[in-house]
Amino acid sequence: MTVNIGSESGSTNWVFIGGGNMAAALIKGCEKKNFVEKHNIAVSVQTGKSAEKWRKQGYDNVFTNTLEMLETYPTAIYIICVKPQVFDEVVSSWPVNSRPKFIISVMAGVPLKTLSEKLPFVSGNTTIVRLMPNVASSIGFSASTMCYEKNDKIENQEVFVECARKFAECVGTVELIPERCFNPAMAIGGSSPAWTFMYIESLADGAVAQGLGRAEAKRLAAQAVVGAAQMLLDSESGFNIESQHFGLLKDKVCSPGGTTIEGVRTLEKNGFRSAVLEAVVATSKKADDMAKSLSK
Ligand SMILES: NC(=O)C1=CN([C@@H]2O[C@H](COP(=O)(O)OP(=O)(O)OC[C@H]3O[C@@H](n4cnc5c(N)ncnc54)[C@H](OP(=O)(O)O)[C@@H]3O)[C@@H](O)[C@H]2O)C=CC1
Ligand SMILES: O=C(O)[C@@H]1CCC=N1
Repeated sequence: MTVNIGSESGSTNWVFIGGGNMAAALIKGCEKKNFVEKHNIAVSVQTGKSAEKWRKQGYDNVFTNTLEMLETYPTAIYIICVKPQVFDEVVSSWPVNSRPKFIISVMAGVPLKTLSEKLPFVSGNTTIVRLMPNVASSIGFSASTMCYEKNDKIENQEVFVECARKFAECVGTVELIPERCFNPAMAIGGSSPAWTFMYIESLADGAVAQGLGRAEAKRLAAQAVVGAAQMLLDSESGFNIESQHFGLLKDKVCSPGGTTIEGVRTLEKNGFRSAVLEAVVATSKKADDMAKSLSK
């Protein structure tokens, strides 16, 4: 069995419930790689204003009524892209006779168990994949994670999981992980871009405080972060991410008695590492709490 994905099929088959930041980033990234075309996509949003925005960008299959969209595309791949707080509303918009084969949820803090329990119309023959992409999906640089519950009783489950993986790879990298690790992975893969933007902004502010022009400071700061991350990922740098410690590269930058080590000293004094580590823990715990309150 094959799943007709994206532009391979002439029909609309990627149905996004929620058309905000994350849906827009995923769709943009997939279109960039010719994985889907506009006519393969349907989107539902809450407000007429958002619907108009999508239509102006050339999407015809735009709905402000999720029930109507799901009834129009009963056999599509559904991607749930609403806020977790809105999930119950989406559940109430699900057609009673719907028997989807494949659902992808990008919602933070909504476990697989809750998804299958809250979607009562979904049959035991539905593959549900949790995917946690990030905003860089729009340019093909997401660091995504995905998980699902293996169930041999579900027909062609491996085909749908492979389809989810291809979708995720289209917008960046993807790690298949057990669900018990999903929330800490979400903190890094999904949330950390926000903190990285803050870090880059702070770098630029520091240089501006010392007299560098804002535009140069912003470009330099962003490029310095890209270069550093690339050195960790690209073994051409001589660094092996599997076996070596990040401190090796840090030490190469810190000349004895030099300038950088003064910055390291200041960061350590101000709790830099601890602040980042605690941000990851707090974010992961927040997702744990959301999962608990949703299951009540
Ligand atoms: N933002 C990010 O970087 C990431 C987000 N996520 C996850 O993605 C999900 C969406 O987040 P994000 O895109 O940022 O949120 P947004 O607020 O940008 O988008 C939410 C969308 O849902 C729509 N909506 C609200 N109610 C309904 C409804 N009943 N039926 C259909 N659509 C509805 C909204 O419509 P309208 O536009 O009309 O208001 C909006 O388009 C969240 O669950 C989040 O955890 C995951 C990874 C990263
Ligand atoms: O802030 C959030 O809840 C979502 C999940 C990951 C990134 N944004």
